[in-house]
Amino acid sequence: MPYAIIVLPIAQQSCYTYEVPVSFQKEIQIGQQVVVPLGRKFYGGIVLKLSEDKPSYPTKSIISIWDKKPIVSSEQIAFWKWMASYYMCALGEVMTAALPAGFRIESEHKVHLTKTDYIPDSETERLIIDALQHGALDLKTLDESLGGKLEVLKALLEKEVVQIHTQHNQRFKPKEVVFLYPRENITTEEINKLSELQSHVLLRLIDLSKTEKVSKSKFLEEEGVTESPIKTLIKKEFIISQKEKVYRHSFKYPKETKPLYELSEIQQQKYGEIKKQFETHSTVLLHGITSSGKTEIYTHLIAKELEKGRFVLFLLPEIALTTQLAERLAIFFGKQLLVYHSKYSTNERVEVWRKLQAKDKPYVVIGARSAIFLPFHDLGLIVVDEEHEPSFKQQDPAPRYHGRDAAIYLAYLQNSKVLLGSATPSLESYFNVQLGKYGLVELFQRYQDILPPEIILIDSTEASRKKRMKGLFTPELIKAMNETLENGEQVILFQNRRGYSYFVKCENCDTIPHCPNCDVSLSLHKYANTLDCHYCNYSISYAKHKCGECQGEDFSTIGIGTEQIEEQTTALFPNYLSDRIDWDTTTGKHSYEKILSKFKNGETKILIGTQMLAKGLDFDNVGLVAILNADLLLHYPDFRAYERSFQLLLQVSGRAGRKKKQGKVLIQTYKPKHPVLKLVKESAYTPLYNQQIRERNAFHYPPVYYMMKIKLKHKNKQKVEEAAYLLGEDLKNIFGARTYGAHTPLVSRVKNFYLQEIILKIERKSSYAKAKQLTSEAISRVKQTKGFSSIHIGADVDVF
Ligand SMILES: Nc1ncnc2c1ncn2[C@@H]1O[C@H](COP(=O)(O)OP(=O)(O)OP(=O)(O)O)[C@@H](O)[C@H]1O
Ligand SMILES: [Zn+2]
Repeated sequence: MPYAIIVLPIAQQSCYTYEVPVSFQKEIQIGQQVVVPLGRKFYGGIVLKLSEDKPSYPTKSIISIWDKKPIVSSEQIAFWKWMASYYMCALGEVMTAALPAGFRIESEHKVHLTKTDYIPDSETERLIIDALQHGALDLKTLDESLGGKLEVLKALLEKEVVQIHTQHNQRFKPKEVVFLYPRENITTEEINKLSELQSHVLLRLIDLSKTEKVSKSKFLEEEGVTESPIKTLIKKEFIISQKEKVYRHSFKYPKETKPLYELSEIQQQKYGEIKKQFETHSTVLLHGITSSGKTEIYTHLIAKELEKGRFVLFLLPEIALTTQLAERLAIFFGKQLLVYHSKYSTNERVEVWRKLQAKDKPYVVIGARSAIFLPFHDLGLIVVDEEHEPSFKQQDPAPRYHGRDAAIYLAYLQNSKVLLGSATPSLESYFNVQLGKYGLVELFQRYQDILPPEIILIDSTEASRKKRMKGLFTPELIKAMNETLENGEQVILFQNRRGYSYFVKCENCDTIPHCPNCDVSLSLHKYANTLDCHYCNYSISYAKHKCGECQGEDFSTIGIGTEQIEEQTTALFPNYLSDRIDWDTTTGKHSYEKILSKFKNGETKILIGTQMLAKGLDFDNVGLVAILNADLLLHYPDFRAYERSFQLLLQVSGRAGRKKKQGKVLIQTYKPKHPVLKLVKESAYTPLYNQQIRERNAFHYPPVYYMMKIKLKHKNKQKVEEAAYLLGEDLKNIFGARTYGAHTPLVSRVKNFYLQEIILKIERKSSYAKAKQLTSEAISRVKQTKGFSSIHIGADVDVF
């Protein structure tokens, strides 16, 4: 097979054919990473296919085979291909998302001086040669210091005064540790001849080595030993020192493991039902109310698979959640548990990847959505916890995949089962249950029969009219908080807006400061004293800000965000420590964990936060949960707003009263008669489902219809509007009234790109694949139209 089809990590055309030189023909395999030239660059690509057929166009050769063993299996390649086709993106984009960056190969071009007796022709030549006298230089650095005068370098290359050597490096760097081993068969006589210090050190090492591998640095530190006795002992051949490659793990494993909790009777029964459902369905939905013990049921299913020698993948919607769960599960599974997500260093991610490839023992991997790309083989079970969470869907860049849905396809390829779990299932999953595609198991009882929290709706209208509100707090809420806190219990306050206010307004002329790059107003962050854009990184000082229209310096704040709630809380409850968890307080690597553990151990009494609070967090002592303004959720302009509000409100409520006794939930609203709030109060999932499905059916929305969005963006407003119009008309010719738009989205400009979108709603009975293919062809036609090739056009399949 003298030709190889190779995928490269680039977004445009991503598959290319290369010639395989004779010297590589025996070695080359599908799934290997190889280095190939493209244009003036080099890339690490993955071999997809080997072939005898000579292409009709001239081909270049593979430069080297980077990894002796394939790094990607043929099953993974099949999965990548499915993803590219289902989510309408390039295979190269899937490759970029799938492979940890540590595998990436980067090339470095070094300029060497080869002729030392050359007399420079010009000042620039002299400068270059002088610089190279001290050793080779990176081409990029040289280029920059020359200020783009590369033609001089070219001339030197032609005169063979200099040469360029290209070197390829992989980002992954193995971690190496020096271990100390005592030589075997050391006699007492020998030890007696050593100095006191030496014999002490040696005996200590012999002792420690009985139970563990002893790393030199740890030994020095923990035993308070200096280098010198060790050096001598090595020289005298009592100690062998050896450098070894080790795995890094920043996750702290517990010292010992414990047996699983025994399931309660009802949990045991549901466990049995899940197994039974798996006999006839590959995907089962566990609809279990908050704190019913879903996690404990998962652990039993996981343990069973590991016993059988099969792997398990446990997916969570958010990176922040993985640590809490990993700590919980590591108690049972110890080092059989691995954690994988994009906040891990690229080195660590490569190591998890390699551990799975080693196939030495089965693992359970806990991860955020990108964990579906790991090299699994013999996967027995995938658990998708909090399956309703929108953050399972990747928004940007492509592939815009849904972690849950992709996991279901992965399970199909791996012949494994999928368990979806939620207290508030997505309409999508419940719809699939109704269609008979998924099995269903219901668990409507909290562990230890603790009653689900009592939900009380508080009408803020009255208090507001009578001016009895303190900030966002009604008198009822203040009273309930005092009672709870005096009782020694904790409080959670939920407000789905971060920052201090939604925006600020000039007192003088009512002008609202906007982001210069995006079509949104700036939010005030009082702690940092800045006005920030939540769409790009734009941030300006608030103290110095003057109104762009009238130069006024006084601003009033509109709307209340979590920062301001924190300020109000401290003023109202000065004796109780409060903390805040939102996007702004959790940017540091471990800040999320710190805030949570301070709340878990009772140091903090009041926790204020955004929807970050809503996800599967398990606290023991929360007596009260309050939603400060439910209307904010209900009025969100999205067809899923009611479904999302219902889910979010019940999930946040679910943090109350998990362990000791029934908890309490107060929902503040100006519309206490809102039908969704009534359903939340009764935890009435099925009526919500039925009502929503009727609406989705009437207005052709998912899950009753398929829906995708075509997004266009360009720096030139007129150009993107013209292209969107053209594409919209083309799609209308194909899909008729199923096409909506082109139109300008609510936020019409982000990071200086003007946006346009077109929506397609397709009946379930027609072929989604065919619709996508026709759409792709229409997109290509627009891209090929004169002047439109630079417009970014991307598809968002199954908009979420
Ligand atoms: N069989 C059991 N033995 C001991 N503890 C249990 C058992 N079942 C549940 N628990 C405990 O009860 C609490 C709630 O259970 P868990 O977190 O599994 O609920 P959940 O259904 O996953 O809730 P959520 O949907 O809110 O995430 C946890 O602290 C859990 O350890
Ligand atoms: Zn911006």
